[in-house]
Amino acid sequence: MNQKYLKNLIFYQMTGIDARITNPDQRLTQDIEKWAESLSNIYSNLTKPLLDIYMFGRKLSEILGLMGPVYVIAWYFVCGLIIKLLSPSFGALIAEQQRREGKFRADHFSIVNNSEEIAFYRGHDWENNRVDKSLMSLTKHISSVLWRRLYMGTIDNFLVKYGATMVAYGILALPVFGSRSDTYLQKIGDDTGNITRDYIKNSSYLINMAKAIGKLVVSYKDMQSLAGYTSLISDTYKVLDDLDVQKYERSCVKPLPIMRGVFKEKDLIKFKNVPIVSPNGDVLIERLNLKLIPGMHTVIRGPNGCGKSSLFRTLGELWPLFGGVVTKPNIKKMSYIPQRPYLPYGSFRDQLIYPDLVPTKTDEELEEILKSVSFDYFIKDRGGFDKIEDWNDTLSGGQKQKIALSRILYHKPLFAILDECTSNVSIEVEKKAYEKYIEEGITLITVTHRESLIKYHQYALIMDGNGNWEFTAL
Ligand SMILES: Nc1ncnc2c1ncn2[C@@H]1O[C@H](COP(=O)(O)OP(=O)(O)OP(=O)(O)O)[C@@H](O)[C@H]1O
Repeated sequence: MNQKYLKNLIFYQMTGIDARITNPDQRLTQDIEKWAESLSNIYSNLTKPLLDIYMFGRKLSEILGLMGPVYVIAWYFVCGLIIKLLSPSFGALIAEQQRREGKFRADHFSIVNNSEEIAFYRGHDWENNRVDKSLMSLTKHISSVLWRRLYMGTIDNFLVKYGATMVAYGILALPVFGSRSDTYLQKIGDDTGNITRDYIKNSSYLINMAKAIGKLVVSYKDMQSLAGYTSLISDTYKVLDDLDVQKYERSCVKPLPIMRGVFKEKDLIKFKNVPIVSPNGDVLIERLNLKLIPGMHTVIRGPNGCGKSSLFRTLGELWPLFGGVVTKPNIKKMSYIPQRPYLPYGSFRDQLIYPDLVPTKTDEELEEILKSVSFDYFIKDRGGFDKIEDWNDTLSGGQKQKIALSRILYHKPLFAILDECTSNVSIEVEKKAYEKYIEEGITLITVTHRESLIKYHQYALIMDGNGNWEFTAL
């Protein structure tokens, strides 16, 4: 399942485009663990009782005839039917419990992720209220499940223990009072000692067999738990398979158009009659026509929400392509730097070479790269390239952006898409980085509101926020 989730862009599309699963982390960790635990419980709760039923049933039938074990099994069959009729659907209840646990966990996860912002806003009361609501909803559900388990437990015990005892006494009396009593009494010679010995033997077999059948009957709870976890896992599998063939589900105001777009590979970027459509079905641009060959440094401008980043989401195949033809270089020849760069847990070197696993440049070369964004001093200050830290938590916004700017010089792509990624660095650093990019032959596509960046570009794509766009030379 991990492999399916991390295949291509499915991990992004699962929450970014599709809306069926909101907590994939819980589905891929806790739910699978519980499913496996539940499955192993079923195995141990089924195999031993089945063996016991067979063994003790055989022994019992030697003295009581076949009808002895058949009566016991028939009684438990009736019990099973009654329990099935009365029992609530524990499978669905378990699945719902998992969903609520996922929501509770996600709320805590969001506090960990945004603790600094929440602390500055003094948002603890608000967060407390939100977490409390999820906790209340979870505990309410769990207590209702426990109540149902309690009353079902009482019914189970009544039927499986007391009812079974009464049936058992009837069965134990069969040799002496049953239809074949004459044959039995003749065989053992009417000796009360023998009758008592058989009675004790039979009651011991019967108790063991009854226990085994009882365990089997009440294991319906385990079955239902397993069914609940299985339904969660199979839902997740279905969504993963759908996403793999680009089948998305989301409640949209307007129906999504059919995906008819085509991607082609070439060392340029070209949009031919391409609509830019959000996953909600909002058409941000009806038809975009644009051709950028290497060397055409282009700035993209427009009001907030006009679709600047969405253009790159479509170009990067994160969002579905609903029409037209997009021509672009191989993904390895393109780099995208967002406003808030991603810094994975790892060494300082890992931050610079991400997503490469092994560096293709020496530490000296990496230091040279850092010089281009005035960040080389940092390596000595913070313990060298091998220092492992949670850089996301310990670096300032500007320092994170300097790492992202350095990454471009490490990867040296044909096209670099810079999405407001210099907003926290000084104009001097921005100048050094941009001049170096141009010197290295990297074609820049920049989204910015900063006037200071315009001079590095020769073309502009301007969007007005109403679906209109214009591509001009500067
Ligand atoms: N995952 C998403 N699902 C649905 N709609 C989205 C999603 N992401 C963005 N949008 C919508 O698409 C529109 C364009 O968003 P986009 O991020 O491209 O704006 P932008 O031009 O980059 O804005 P800004 O300058 O503020 O960064 C917005 O109306 C936004 O609400």
